[in-house]
Amino acid sequence: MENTTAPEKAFFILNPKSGVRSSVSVPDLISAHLDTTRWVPEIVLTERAGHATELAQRAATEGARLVVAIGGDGTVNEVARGLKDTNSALGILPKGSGNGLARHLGIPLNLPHALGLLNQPSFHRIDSCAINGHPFFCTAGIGFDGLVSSVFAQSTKRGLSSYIQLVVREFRNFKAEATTVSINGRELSSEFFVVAFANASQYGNNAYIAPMANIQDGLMDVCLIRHVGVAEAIQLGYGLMTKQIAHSNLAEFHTCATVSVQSEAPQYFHADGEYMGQAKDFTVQMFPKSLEVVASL
Ligand SMILES: Nc1ncnc2c1ncn2[C@@H]1O[C@H](COP(=O)(O)OP(=O)(O)OP(=O)(O)O)[C@@H](O)[C@H]1O
Repeated sequence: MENTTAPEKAFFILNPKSGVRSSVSVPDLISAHLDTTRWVPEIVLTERAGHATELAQRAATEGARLVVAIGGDGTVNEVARGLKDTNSALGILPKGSGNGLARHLGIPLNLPHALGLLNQPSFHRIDSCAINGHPFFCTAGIGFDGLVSSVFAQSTKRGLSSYIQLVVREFRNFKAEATTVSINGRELSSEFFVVAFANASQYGNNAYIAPMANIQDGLMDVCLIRHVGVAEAIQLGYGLMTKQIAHSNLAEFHTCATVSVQSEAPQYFHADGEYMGQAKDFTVQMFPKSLEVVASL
């Protein structure tokens, strides 16, 4: 169907370092598949970590209706940070290995199809969250998944198989810390293997940490996983990949708008899979409907 209104500005932010499909020329795909009667594209490449946030903020200030992140969840997070609480909508051309937010939002992983979604956009407002002030749009976590994010950040290898190898290796060395989670007026204490905060339902790669999570309900799903041995880890992996984690006795779920966590020792933590550092005290907050996206929800 041909567009009858004047074309609007669409700003594309491409992380040239992201993804395992580097042979694909995204600018060529945009030329071939973007409807230029709907969008006037401008493509900019990131030059360093953090640059995508600056570019997105500038595009929003200049009034771009659409700002498209081209990369993995790290790039999506950086662009989304710059668009939070603005009138510019986030689009995604998924090019990472996990693509958690893109998958949750029903954005095709096939890039021509993802461009097709932008040609006939459906706009939605979604929630976002922040852990110790670091915004996230998909998931954040403390404990084993924080450790994995820190080790993955130092690794040059990418892709699912490298990730699985790393998870297995680190599992053997992981030591859970005594932690108290204060949620909905209750205090829950344990040596948690993982405390995960889910705005969206999955980490990426269709690994569902909170299958019931609704990205528009103003609540985050908190998933608490207590002590895990080898047998439980295998069960947990199966539960993540089959959306069955909520039916196992390994995970406990709570929904809330804010949660705080105190740990006896510093713990690694991540936001959208990106390693954020270590801390003993955590506050996780929800910002309802704070980001507009093009999605198929
Ligand atoms: N020009 C650049 N040079 C180096 N790093 C960059 C550049 N642009 C962005 N980055 C950083 O690259 C990191 C990884 O990006 P991203 O997550 O999108 O890709 P990925 O790691 O390949 O994908 P996935 O997380 O799905 O495996 C981000 O943390 C971002 O800050």
